[in-house]
Amino acid sequence: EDATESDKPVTEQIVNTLTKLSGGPHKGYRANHAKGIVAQGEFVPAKSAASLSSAAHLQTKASPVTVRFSDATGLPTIPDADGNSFPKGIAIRFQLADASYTDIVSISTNGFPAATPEDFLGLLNAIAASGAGAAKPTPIEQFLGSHPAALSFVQMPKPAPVSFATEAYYGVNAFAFTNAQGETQYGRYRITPINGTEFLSKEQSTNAAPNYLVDELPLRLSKAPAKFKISVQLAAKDDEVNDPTVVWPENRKLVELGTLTLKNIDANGVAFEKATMFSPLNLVDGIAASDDQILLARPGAYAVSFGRRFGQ
Ligand code: HEM
Repeated sequence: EDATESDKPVTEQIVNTLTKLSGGPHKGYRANHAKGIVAQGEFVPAKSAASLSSAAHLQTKASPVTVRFSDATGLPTIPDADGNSFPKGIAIRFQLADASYTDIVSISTNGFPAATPEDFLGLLNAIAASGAGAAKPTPIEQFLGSHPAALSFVQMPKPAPVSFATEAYYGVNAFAFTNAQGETQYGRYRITPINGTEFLSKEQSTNAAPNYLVDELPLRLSKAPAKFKISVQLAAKDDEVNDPTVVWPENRKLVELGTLTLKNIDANGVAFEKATMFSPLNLVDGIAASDDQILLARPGAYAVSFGRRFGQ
């Protein structure tokens, strides 16, 4: 690490620490969520969707979708049941009629460990400084002791799903949804399997094969489509919309946006995922970013990772 590391943009420092934590660089792979699998299908909007947003894919027509499921960390060979492979990720790209697209990029935890990119970097650097031989209390013990949101994220149960298709995913960052009448409401995405979530027992996850999730999805889709409901959890009047560490109460209203149906694995998925940068800020009219600093920092970090994987 050179002396000027701390002068670099915080997003680039995060990518560098993610790379270091995964023993990288792993050429051609993402700096985070490196291991993944790509499927294809369609999204059919629900009647209730247009009441929330005028976005093109939320009106009446179905949209083709490409979905990438992933394990956390920059390690492309991480075992699918490894504790560090959580949260799982889902990145959804909706193809729109005018050849443009919009993305949803979500994780399997309802909440994030940091409210700012600086705090997220602090967490990652504390982990990196807490390897074997670190003096007690270690930097990560100290960080968690002074950052309750990071501690509760670390302590959140993260059971191993039976399938990427039996996991529930959360948008975590809020967006502003505006309908045709010009009414705006803040909300957070939820992507939930229509047949319910399903997790391995502790014993099953201990014995799970390293690639059990990426091996399971093709088998599952060869038998039947996998369906998810996409909805938005609406913020109540005083809910914090710009802080992804603040989980909203479960009694908040959910608006159903529609049904995501995955039909097959993308035969060109390996080339596609390398050449594609999903971004939570690939938006369309009717959906806008909140002022959440984590949300606003994400595309910058993703672009650094994408540039190293593909462009350079
Ligand atoms: C400041 C906060 C964050 C940073 C710096 C960050 C960093 C990264 C980076 C560098 C990548 C690789 C992107 C690429 O190479 O294409 C990535 C991927 C990803 N991130 Fe984040 N992330 C952050 C927050 C989040 C949050 C809040 C979520 C979900 C709510 C999330 C979900 C994902 C997912 C699902 C992927 C994989 C996307 C794909 O399949 O292409 N990240 N992240």
